[in-house]
Amino acid sequence: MPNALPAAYTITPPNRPLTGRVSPPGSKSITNRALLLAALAEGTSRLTGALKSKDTVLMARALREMGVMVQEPDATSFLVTSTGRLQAPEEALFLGNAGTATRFLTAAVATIEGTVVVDGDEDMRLRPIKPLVDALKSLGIDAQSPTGCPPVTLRGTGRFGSGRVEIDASLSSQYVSALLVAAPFGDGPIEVDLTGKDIGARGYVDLTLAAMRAFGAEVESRDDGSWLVQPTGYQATDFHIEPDASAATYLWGIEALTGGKIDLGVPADAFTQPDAAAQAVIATFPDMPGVIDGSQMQDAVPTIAVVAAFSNRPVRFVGIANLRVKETDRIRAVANELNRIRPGLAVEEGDDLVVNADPALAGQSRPARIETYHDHRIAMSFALAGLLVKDITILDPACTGKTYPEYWDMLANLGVHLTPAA
Ligand SMILES: O=C(O)C1=C[C@@H](OP(=O)(O)O)[C@@H](O)[C@H](O)C1
Ligand SMILES: C=C(OP(=O)(O)O)C(=O)O
Repeated sequence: MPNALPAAYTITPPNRPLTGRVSPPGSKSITNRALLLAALAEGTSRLTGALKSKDTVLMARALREMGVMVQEPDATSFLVTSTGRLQAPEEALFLGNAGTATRFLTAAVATIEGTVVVDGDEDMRLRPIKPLVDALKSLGIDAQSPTGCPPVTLRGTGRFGSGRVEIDASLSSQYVSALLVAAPFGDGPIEVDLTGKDIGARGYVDLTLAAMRAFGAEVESRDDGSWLVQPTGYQATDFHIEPDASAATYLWGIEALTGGKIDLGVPADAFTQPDAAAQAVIATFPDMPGVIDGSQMQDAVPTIAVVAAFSNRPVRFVGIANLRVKETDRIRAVANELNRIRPGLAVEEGDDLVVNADPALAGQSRPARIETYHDHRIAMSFALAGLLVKDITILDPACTGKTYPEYWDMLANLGVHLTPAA
């Protein structure tokens, strides 16, 4: 992990195509699935290609607090040894603003006999979890979240229930993934059904199914919104984690905006994560489509929106309502910060975001101190604007540590000059 970062970085546009080789870090989504699945499997699992960042460190720490041995033989591996059951931790689990860790553990700790409190930081305490808590209750589990957001208190009997459970996943697909991961601990088969067909990025549920099967689960997709999970528990295994597709979006953005070429060591079509779909969209720059549906590549929307600010025509982002319940309200944050660069550059229309592209911005000086709202993706995507516009300052650059601690080193290694600022 890098040393302490300054309060802000001012970016000097490189005025040339950026080229080089950059290996994105391991996938956050897959690392946090694999860590938990390994903790729920009896024996030792070796996870390679893993991400070591704030979100995965928080997951690993929580698992250790529940009696799992998590060793770190090198910078990208975890060795996880478990009895296959989690033990009640002595204190509340603190999961920062890691949505994956918070949602996945809320269901997983329901398999413990004893009381567990799942909590996060002030931002996580604003992110809804009620649909998941309601689903757990319907399985007979004593789960309480007075605010509908963390903290959640679970008083488990060691049994996870069985039968059919309905879940409303319109705010987050993570609720479905959380139920599916815990379901092999059912007293019998568990059927997870969506209450509507509405779900954010379905591709994340597919990631969950693939990881569960790798750890020996038997899970069948029945139609668009129904899954049947057998009560098999999990088996330890060795598991390789692919690079992070959301991290890759910044590299694709750098290529598009500077006309450069970055070798990621992996082609876009080799990723199994939903955000890989952003590559084809970013590659249309500077003639981007007038309407972009962000519903199946949500974490890539801030990246694409910043790229779109330099495109030849306005771009409307649709299908992004649940960006309002991410690390921050990303629709508002992206609009605010684009408007800080040039008033009128973006507008919120209901839950759509319209980016009024202005290719003439490239090369201008537009002194702007970009607020990042504790949100790694706002910091990383607005750094791209600083590659073309002079005098862009990104506040709290350390917030990229949530998923990409080496982000600023990566930019510096590509030759981008970053000046520490107050
Ligand atoms: O399952 C996952 O790994 C994730 C699902 C998505 O969240 P939602 O399902 O809450 O939209 C995504 O935004 C998040 O970064 C990771
Ligand atoms: C939404 C995100 O994270 P999470 O929900 O896992 O906190 C993200 O990484 O963009």
